[in-house]
Amino acid sequence: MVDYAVDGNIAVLSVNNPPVNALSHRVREGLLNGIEKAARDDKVKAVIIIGKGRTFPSGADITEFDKPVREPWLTVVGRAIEASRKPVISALHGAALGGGLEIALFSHYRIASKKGSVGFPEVALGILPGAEGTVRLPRVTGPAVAMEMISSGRRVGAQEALKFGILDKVVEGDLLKEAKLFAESVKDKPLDGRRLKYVKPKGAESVDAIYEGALAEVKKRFKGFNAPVNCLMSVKGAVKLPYEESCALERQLFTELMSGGQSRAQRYAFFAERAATKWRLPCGASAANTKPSEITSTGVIGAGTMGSGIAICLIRVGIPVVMVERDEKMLQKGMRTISDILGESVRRKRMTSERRTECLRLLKGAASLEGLKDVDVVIEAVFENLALKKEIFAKLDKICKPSAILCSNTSTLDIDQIASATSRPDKVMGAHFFSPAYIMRLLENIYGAKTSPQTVATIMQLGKTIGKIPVLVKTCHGFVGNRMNQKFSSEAFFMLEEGALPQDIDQVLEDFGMPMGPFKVGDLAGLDIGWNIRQEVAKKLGVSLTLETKYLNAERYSSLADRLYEMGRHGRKTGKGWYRYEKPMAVKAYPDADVTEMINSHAKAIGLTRRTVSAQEIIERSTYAAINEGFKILEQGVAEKPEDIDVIWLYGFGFPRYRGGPMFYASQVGLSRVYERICHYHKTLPYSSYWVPSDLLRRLASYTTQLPMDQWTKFTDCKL
Ligand SMILES: CCCCCCCCCCCCC/C=C/C(=O)SCCNC(=O)CCNC(=O)[C@H](O)C(C)(C)COP(=O)(O)OP(=O)(O)OC[C@H]1O[C@@H](n2cnc3c(N)ncnc32)[C@H](O)[C@@H]1OP(=O)(O)O
Repeated sequence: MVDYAVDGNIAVLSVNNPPVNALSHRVREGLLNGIEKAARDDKVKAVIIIGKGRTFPSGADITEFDKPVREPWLTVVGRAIEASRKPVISALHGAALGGGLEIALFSHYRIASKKGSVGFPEVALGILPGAEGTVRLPRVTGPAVAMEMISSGRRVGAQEALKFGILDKVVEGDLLKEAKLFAESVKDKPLDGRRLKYVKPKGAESVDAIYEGALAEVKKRFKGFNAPVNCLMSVKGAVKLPYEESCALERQLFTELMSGGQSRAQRYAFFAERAATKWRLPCGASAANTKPSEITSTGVIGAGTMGSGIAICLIRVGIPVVMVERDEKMLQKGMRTISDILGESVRRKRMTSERRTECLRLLKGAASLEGLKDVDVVIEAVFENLALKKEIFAKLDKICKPSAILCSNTSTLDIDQIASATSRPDKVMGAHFFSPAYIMRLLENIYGAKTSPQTVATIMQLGKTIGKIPVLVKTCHGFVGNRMNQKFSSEAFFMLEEGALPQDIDQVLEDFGMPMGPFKVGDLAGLDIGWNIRQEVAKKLGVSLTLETKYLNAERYSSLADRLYEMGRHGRKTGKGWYRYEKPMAVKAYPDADVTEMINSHAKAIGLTRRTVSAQEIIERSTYAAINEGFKILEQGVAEKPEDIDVIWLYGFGFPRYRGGPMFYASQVGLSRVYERICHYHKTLPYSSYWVPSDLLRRLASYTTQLPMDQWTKFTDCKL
C-alpha cells in the first residue's frame, strides 16, 4: 500500500493503492509508519510522498465512510507529516483530490506535474474536506479562492494552483526525478513558515463580506444542498478563529454533514453512476466480458434540434459525422446551428477557435441516405412515428455496410418493432438522447430481444466516449425515464382537477428539489407536443377526445391540457400556457387568473368538487406513482438494478442529487411506508391502474428489516 525507499538521503513514500490511491486505512497506516521510519533514519534529510500509477491520492476511501473510522485518522497522519523535522514534499500528478490534497497541505512543500490537478470534490459527496482542508487552504489562497474552490468542488489545473499559491512548483518530465532535485534544494532549509498551522490566514477584515457574497451564490447555484453552506462556514471559521478552534469547528460541521441524509444520498449517487456502466444482459453478457467494436465514422439522420445536438456530441470528440436531411434548407439550418453552438463554446472559453474549426471539418451534410453507406454507426433522429422509422431502417439495411449498427433516438417506441424492418436485428438499438443532446449527460441505451452483446457494448462505449452517462435498459413502452415520468406528471393533472393550481404543484415539487415543476416544464417544451401525442394515442384506440373526456382506454383521463391547447395557449412560445409570460419565449412565469378560471369551470363540468391538496399529497402522488412504476420496471427486468433507474432520474430529469434518486429516496422513506401509501392511493384513485402496487415492492415491504438495495432484484421473477 505504501512503499518505502531511500535514494541517497531522500526517503520516498510511494502510495500504491490502485485505481485512485484512495487513502484507505492501510494507506494511512503506511504513510504514518513511513514518516516515523524516515524520522528515525539519520541518513534521511528529506521525504517525498508520491502516488504510483495514474494519480496522487484522490481522496479518502469513500467505501469506508459507512464503517467505523479506523485509526490512524487522516488528521493524525497529516499532523505527523507537518511535525516532521525533515522537509516533506508532496509530488502531485493526476488528480490530487480531497484527502489527497489535504495530505499535500500538511506537507511542507508541494510540486506537481504540468497535467496534474487539485481540488476538494467532497461537496459533491455532501460533506466538506474534514482533514483540515477548510482550515489550511485559506492559509495559502486567502478566503475568497478557498470558499469558491471548496463550495464548488471544482478541479484546478496545475498552473492555476501555482498562481493560487497551492503549489510551489510545476514541473515537466519525470515527476519523481524532479521531486528529488527539489528535495535536495530544500533539505537544509529551516521549516519556519512552511507549517500552515502557524501561518495566519489573510483576509480577516474582509472575510465576512466575502462569506455573505459566497453564501448568496451557493444558495442560488446549489439550492437545497447543505454541504456548500457548511463549507463556507468552515472556511470563515478558519480565517476568524485560532487554529485549533477552527479545526474543531470543521470537525463539527463535517460530522453534521456526514451523519445527515444528504451525504448518504450523494455518496450513493457517486457509486450508482459507476455501477450503471457495469451493465449486464439476461444472457450473461456484460461490460466485463464483451468487447466493443471500433467506431471511426457515424451518420445522423435528421438535422433538427435532436439531430444537430447529437452530431455536436460526436464531432466534439473527434468522430466524423455525415448528417442526412432531405430538405436542403433544413440541412443548411442544422449545419448553421451546429456552427453557432460551437461558436458559443468558443465565446465561453470552453473550446478554442481552432478546435471548433477541427470539429466542423468532421461534419458533412448529405441529402440522401446513400451518404451513410460507409459509416460504422447510424443514429436516426426523425419524427416520433413508428411507420416512418421502420421505413428508414429498411432502407438503411440495404444501404449501410453489413457491420453497421443502426440506432434510433426514439424516446418511447418499441426497438423490436423498428429492428423487425431490417435483416440485422442484432445490430439495432435505441440511443435515447435527452434534449438538448449536446448538454444533457444522460444517454438511455435500449436493447431489443435480438440486439447482440457486442452491439450493446459498442453503443455503451460510444456513450462514454462522447461524455455521456450511458444507462442500459430493455425495450418497453417509454423505456424507463419516460415510462416513470408519465405517471409522475399524470398525477399532477389529476391534482389540478381536484383542487390544486399549477403554481401550487410546481412550487411544492421545486421545494422538494426538482429543477422545474411539471407545468413549467410543459410550457417550456410546448403544450402542442403533448397534445399531438394524446391525439395519436386516441386515434390508435379509435376514439375521439372531447373536453369532457374523463376516461381513455378505461384509465382516468384529464382533458385540462387539451382545453388549454384549444385556447391557443401552447406554452412559452405563445406567451401563454399554464402560466402567462410578458412576451413569447420570455422565461418568467406568472400565475394566470384565466387558467384558474378554466380549471374551476372544468372541475365543475366534470362534476368534481374542488378541495385543498396538501404539499405532502402532491409529493407522494407524484413520486410514489413513479416509484411504483420503478419497482415494476425492476420486476420486468427492464432495468437491471435500482441504481440504473436512479441515474436516469438524476441525469435525465434533475431529481435532486441530495435525495439520491427515486428508488434511493424510497429506501430512505422506508419501503413499508411507501407501499402503504401506494395501497391508499390505489384504493382512493381506482381509475389509474398504475396505482396497482408492484408485487416486488409488496414483497420487499413485508420484511421487518428492510433489505439493502443491492438485494432488491434477488426477488424478481425474471432471470437476469
Ligand atoms: C461521522 C464520522 C466523523 C469522523 C470525523 C473524523 C475527522 C477526520 C475525517 C476525515 C475525513 C476525510 C476527509 C477527506 C474526505 C475525502 O477525501 S472524500 C473523497 C474526495 N475525493 C473524491 O471525491 C474523488 C472521487 N473520485 C473521482 O472523482 C474519480 O474517481 C477520479 C479520482 C477523478 C478518477 O475518475 P475516473 O478515472 O473516471 O475513475 P472512476 O471510475 O471515477 O473511479 C475508478 C474506481 O475508483 C473508485 N473510486 C474513485 N474515487 C474513490 C474514492 N475516493 N474512494 C473509493 N473508491 C473510489 C470508483 O468507484 C471506481 O471504482 P470501480 O467502479 O469499482 O472501478
